[in-house]
Amino acid sequence: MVTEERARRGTARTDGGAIAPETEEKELGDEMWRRRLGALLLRSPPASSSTAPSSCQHRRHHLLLPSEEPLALGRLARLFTSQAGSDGGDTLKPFIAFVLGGPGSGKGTQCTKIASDFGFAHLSAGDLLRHEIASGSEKGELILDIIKEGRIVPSEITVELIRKAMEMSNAKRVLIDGFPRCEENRIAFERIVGTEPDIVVFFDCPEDEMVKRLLSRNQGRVDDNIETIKKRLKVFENLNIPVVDYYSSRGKVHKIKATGTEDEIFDAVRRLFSSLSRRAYDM
Ligand SMILES: Nc1ncnc2c1ncn2[C@@H]1O[C@H](COP(=O)(O)OP(=O)(O)OP(=O)(O)O)[C@@H](O)[C@H]1O
Ligand SMILES: Nc1ccn([C@@H]2O[C@H](COP(=O)(O)O)[C@@H](O)[C@H]2O)c(=O)n1
Ligand SMILES: [Mg+2]
Repeated sequence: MVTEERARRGTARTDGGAIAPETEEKELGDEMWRRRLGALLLRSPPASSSTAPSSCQHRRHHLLLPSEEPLALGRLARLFTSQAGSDGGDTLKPFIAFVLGGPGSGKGTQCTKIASDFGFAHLSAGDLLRHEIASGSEKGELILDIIKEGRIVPSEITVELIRKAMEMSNAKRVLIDGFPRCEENRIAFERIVGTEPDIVVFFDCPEDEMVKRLLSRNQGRVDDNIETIKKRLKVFENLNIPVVDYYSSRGKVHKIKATGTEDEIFDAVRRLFSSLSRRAYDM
């Protein structure tokens, strides 16, 4: 998949191929988004991912797209403007889990397993940004420059990509991987999407382990080099940890020790997702 490969590498598309320029995309609207996201993210989960060895090279992003029918506009509007109470009064709001952790802590690896075993859509903010780069849009050029520097993309851009992906997935349970990265991200999500996460999963991993993993990830990402990694770690400490603290103070954070094998970590993840309230699974 040429587009997927470019998205992973964070390189801009130059061949004017299957993905239309941004202006045309706007005209094509929701249907184009459904197809773009489907191509990028819709993958069948592996038959038994909890035991299969997990490799980033073969990671599959599992986005639940239940039908090819265009979504009714009224339903979309209600889905993202209504707040569900803890009594589950509004069954339309998806159950949202933000998945946080430092660079290389294993967010993507574990999200793939959760998506497969617990029926969550997996939306990775980083992957959505890399896909925008691969589309060749003007916005993509800006995003590429920022990612190379390990800085944070303006929240309006990222939240809009996430909002559209959520709409198109129409999923009842959503993992939002690598978001929010800073307070501005968090506030923009609440304002634009109009809701808060139900839970926040935080993968706690020592820096030296994260650096080791990133330097051997070998996916050709433009930010997997020691200079950018150092910057990303600083951004994580200075901007992302305050978001974790904010959600901790609201009792939403579930901290998971992110050392050990992928399967050992997933044992703890599995316990958490098995214990979620019925609201997560009854929708
Ligand atoms: N428990 C683990 N032990 C060793 N390597 C791991 C473990 N979990 C994941 N990895 C590997 O570490 C690398 C980083 O993992 P992953 O991409 O899931 O992290 P991430 O948190 O999504 O990183 P980023 O924020 O950069 O996207 C990958 O190559 C992955 O295969
Ligand atoms: N909310 C976000 C998420 C990501 N970015 C940028 O993308 C880079 C890669 O993200 P990963 O989650 O795939 O590691 C990250 O370093 C940021 O530059 C962002 O700006 N905002
Ligand atoms: Mg990741």
